[in-house]
Amino acid sequence: MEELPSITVSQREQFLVENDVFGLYSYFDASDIATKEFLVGIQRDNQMDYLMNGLRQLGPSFASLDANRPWICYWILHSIALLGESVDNDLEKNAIDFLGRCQGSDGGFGGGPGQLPHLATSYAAVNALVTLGGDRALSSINRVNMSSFLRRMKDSNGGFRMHDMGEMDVRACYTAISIASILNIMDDELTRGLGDYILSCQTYEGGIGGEPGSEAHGGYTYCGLATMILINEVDRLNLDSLMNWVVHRQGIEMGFQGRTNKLVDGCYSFWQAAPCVLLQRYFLTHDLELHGSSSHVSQGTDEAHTEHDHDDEDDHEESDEDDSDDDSDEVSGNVHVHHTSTYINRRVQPFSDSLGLQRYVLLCSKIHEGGFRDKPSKPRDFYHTCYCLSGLSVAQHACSKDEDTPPLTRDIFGGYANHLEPVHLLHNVVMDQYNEAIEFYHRAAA
Ligand SMILES: CC(C)=CCC/C(C)=C/CC/C(C)=C/COP(=O)(O)OP(=O)(O)O
Ligand SMILES: [Zn+2]
Repeated sequence: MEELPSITVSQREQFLVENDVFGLYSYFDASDIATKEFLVGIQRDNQMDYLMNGLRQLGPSFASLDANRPWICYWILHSIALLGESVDNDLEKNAIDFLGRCQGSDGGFGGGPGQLPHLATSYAAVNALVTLGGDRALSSINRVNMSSFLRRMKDSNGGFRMHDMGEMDVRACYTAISIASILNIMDDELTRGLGDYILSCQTYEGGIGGEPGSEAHGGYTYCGLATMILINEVDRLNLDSLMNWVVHRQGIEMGFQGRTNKLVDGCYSFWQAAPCVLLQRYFLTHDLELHGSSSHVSQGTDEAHTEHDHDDEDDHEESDEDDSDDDSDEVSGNVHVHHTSTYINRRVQPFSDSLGLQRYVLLCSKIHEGGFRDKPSKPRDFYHTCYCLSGLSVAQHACSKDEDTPPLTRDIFGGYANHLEPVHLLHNVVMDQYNEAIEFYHRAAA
């Protein structure tokens, strides 16, 4: 009898995931239009119920996240903001009061009241307060103390430690610099030697690892790239190999994996897609050629255009010449009028398959009852809900030259009813809240 080839544990896991994913895609493809509409819809009401319940009350199973409470606030509040919603006054006040109790008297935020200040929870608290917006939330951050906390976390080799005597890695560098940038407390002392440290974490594969010598990983690649852009040293990285590495992390499932030969996971829809779009926009603004392509900008015309519909989802190669002017959204029944003249020449060819990514998030990560998950066999959680929605927003806006250019209906899998707020790619807060914070902390420093 012929011997069956044996497969490794990793191959078996990959096979099972592909089976789940392609099972869902086949089911979708064979469904009638009403079922398809349901399957691709975000189900905003269910998402809001899931998120609001989490903000009000968490069960005992969340005890293990006791040192991550500002993260839970950020994951939920940011998800709500992405959906274009906000919380009522009572919840807002409770969240600000709670985060205030996490703020240490010497600066920074801990994982809960009385806990040691930590860069990751400081980043989460700052982003949560920026997302809430308004003077009360924004003024609750003690910028002077935060500035001295960041200085205490700075190491003489250029990097940052996560907390007093804690580990040094690219996450710590990113969270410190993201906070310093948004609060307008950046200076030479914080950036000294930092570019050298991040550079030492770019690996032979092209991606960035957590610390020198570690394997390239999507989470750290996002952190490292965003840090280098924020400190104006991005051109020191090998951007061609970084780009090459990150685009190849999108697999046949259409979602991204975090590192070579690992499984697809919905959260990398943000960690890997954001670098793709950041690099795409960097190459565009610096007029650089990549892999033989001379231009990534759409050369649209201002003529009357034909309507695009749901079928465009599979039409990735379609010319940009016929971008719709009056896109009607067949799935939702809503009509959204785009004014083509406002974004002539403002569309780009995304480096990754942005519609395929949205397809993975909506058909494989979304839970119809609310929440998002890593992959079909996993349960939902707030972390994956935040980063699947963030990734969905990034993918929806991937064809836009900048955050202010609205996507066309054909750029949004499921149509405009699924449209999410655009995020600032370097901080992952929604653009309106980012703009408000930048103005507020500009005035505060004056
Ligand atoms: C702003 C901030 C704090 C960013 C954090 C970035 C981030 C997500 C880092 C990932 C950390 C890591 C090594 C995960 C691997 O987990 P795994 O081995 O379970 O997953 P994998 O198989 O997908 O690699
Ligand atoms: Zn994940």
